[in-house]
Amino acid sequence: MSMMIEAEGLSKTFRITKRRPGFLGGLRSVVDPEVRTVSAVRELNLQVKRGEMIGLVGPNGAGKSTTIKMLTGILMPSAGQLRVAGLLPVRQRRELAGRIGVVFGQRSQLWWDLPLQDSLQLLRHLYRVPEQRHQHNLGQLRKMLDLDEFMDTPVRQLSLGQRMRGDLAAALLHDPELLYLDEPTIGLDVVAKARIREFLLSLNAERGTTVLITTHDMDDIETLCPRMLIVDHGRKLYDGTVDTIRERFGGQRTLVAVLEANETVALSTLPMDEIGNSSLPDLPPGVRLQKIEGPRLELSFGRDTMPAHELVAWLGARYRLRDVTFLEPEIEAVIRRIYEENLLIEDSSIAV
Ligand SMILES: Nc1ncnc2c1ncn2[C@@H]1O[C@H](COP(=O)(O)OP(=O)(O)OP(=O)(O)O)[C@@H](O)[C@H]1O
Repeated sequence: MSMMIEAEGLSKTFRITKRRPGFLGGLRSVVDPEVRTVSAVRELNLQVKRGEMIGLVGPNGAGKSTTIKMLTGILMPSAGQLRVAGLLPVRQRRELAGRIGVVFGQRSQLWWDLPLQDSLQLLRHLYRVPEQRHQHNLGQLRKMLDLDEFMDTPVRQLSLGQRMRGDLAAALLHDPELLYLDEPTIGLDVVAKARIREFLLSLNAERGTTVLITTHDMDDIETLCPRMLIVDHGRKLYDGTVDTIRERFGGQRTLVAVLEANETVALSTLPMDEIGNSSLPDLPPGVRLQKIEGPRLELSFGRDTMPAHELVAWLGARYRLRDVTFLEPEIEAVIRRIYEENLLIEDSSIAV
C-alpha cells in the first residue's frame, strides 16, 4: 500500500525577536534585537498509509498546527524530508491543494453572508472542479451530511453543527485523497458530534479518504482513529494504538462487582483496616478495596498483579455475584500522565 504522508526528520524552528520593556528598551530592540528560537517541531518521523485515520494529540503549543501547516505546504520546514500524496508540499503547493481538503473547527472557509449553496458554487470555481463532477459530489455530500434543510440559509445564520457540515462539504467537493481536520467537533453538542463522527467513518469506508485529525477530544480519537500520535514540545511521544497506550500506561484497573442482595449483610460487617476503612480479608497482594456502596464493591488492581479472571474467581469463591464489570482508566488520564511525566515511548515495537 502506498504512503500518503512520508516525513523524515521533519523540523521547524521559529526565530522570535523579544521586545525589551519600555520606550528605550523598544529602541534598543530595533538596533540590537534579542533573538530566541523556538523548536515547534523536532525531527518528526511519520509514515501514514493511504486510507488510514490518524489522530494527532498534544497540549497547547505542542506543534500540531505547525505540523499541519508544513503538511499543507503553507510553511517551509527548517529541516527534514517531506512528501504528501507523493508531492513536495511547498514546491508543489497548488497541485497539492487539489488533492487535500482542510477543515478548521474554529474558522470557516464559507462566505459569511452568502447562502451555503452559493458558497459551495464559488468553491467549485476556486478549485476548478468540472461541472459534472461537482454535481455528482455535491449530490452525495448533500445526502451524507443532510444539507438540504439549510442550503438556502446564509452561513452566518447556521448553527455551529450545521456550519461544520457545510465546511466538511466545502472541503470535500473536489474529492480530496487526504483530509486534515483541526478540532472538527469543538463546541458541538453530543448529537452533532456523533453525526460528524459517523460521517467521517463512512467517508473513510466509502471513498478511502485518508484522514488526519488534531483534537483535544479523546472521544474523537476513540471513535475514529485506530492510530494516535502524541506530541509535546515538538517531539513525538507516542505513535500507536489507543488500546496499547492504555495497556502500557493505564496503571490500575477497577473491577466492579455487584453481589446478590443477601450478601450485603456480609459486606456491612467487614473488619476495618488501621485507617478506619472497610477491608476484605485475605485480599490477594496488589488488590485494594476502593469502595463499598450497598451491594456494589470496587477493587482496584494493577495490570501485572493478577489476571482479571483470577480476581473474579477469587471473589466468586467468597460471595455470590450478580454482575461483574471492569473499568479501564480514562484515556485522558493516561495521556495526562504521559505529558506530566514526560514519558517518551521509544519502543518502536509498539508503533503501528
Ligand atoms: N509563526 C510563529 N512564530 C513564532 N512561533 C510560533 C509560530 N507559530 C507557532 N509558534 C510556536 O511554536 C510552538 C508550537 O505551536 P503550534 O501552534 O504548532 O502548537 P499547537 O500544538 O497547534 O497548539 P494549540 O493546541 O494551542 O493549537 C509554540 O511554542 C508556538 O508559540
